[in-house]
Amino acid sequence: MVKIAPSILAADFSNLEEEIKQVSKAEYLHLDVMDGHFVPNITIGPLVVEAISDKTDQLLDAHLMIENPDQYIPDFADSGAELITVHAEACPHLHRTVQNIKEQEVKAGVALNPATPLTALDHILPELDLVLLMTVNPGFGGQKFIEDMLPKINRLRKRIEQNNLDIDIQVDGGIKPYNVDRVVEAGANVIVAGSAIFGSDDPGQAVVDLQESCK
Ligand SMILES: O=C(CO)[C@H](O)[C@H](O)COP(=O)(O)O
Repeated sequence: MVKIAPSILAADFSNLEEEIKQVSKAEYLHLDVMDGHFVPNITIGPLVVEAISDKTDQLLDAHLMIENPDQYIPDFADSGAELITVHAEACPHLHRTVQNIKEQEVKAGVALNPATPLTALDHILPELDLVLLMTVNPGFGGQKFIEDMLPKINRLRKRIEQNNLDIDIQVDGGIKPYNVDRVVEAGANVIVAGSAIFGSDDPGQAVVDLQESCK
């Protein structure tokens, strides 16, 4: 089953509780954590994740676009994140970082930037619950989907199937009702969408529309 993960990066932060309520039909809530170093933007930290965790039963999915994520993994797990995803590009000791996530008894994800090849997952794939394939360069919402990511998604799906693994493929960046069917067809099963949901007049309906487009 395909799951939708609204990215609150595109939400109205002055009205976050209301915004989150509107997208409660989505299975995940995607929380973009940016540090101004790994990516040029700065967003939220564990305090905000903790505040959100009191307001929803959705799976809280923390996407850490930060350098030195090991330093903060326990804080994000304590704050209520149930899936923690780190960037392969930010982790010189990726295996150790993934073990650090698992020690917190939360799901472990690894994200790859568009230009990072799937070989970055060699020796770590079986340890993962999720791979996040970025379909834009991370840092900002509202960017254009990079078409060249479709065969990358498909190659990863085939590799997961050939090895009999049970790993979600999440995609993030530029996903809209008009292209979501193609990322699902390629093999993605967790869909992050920011501006397509929170930029619409009715975010709740936008979640339902995306769910329909995935069928
Ligand atoms: O990780 C992100 C940016 O780094 C965002 O989650 C992503 O860009 C979603 O926004 P949109 O759907 O508007 O492209």
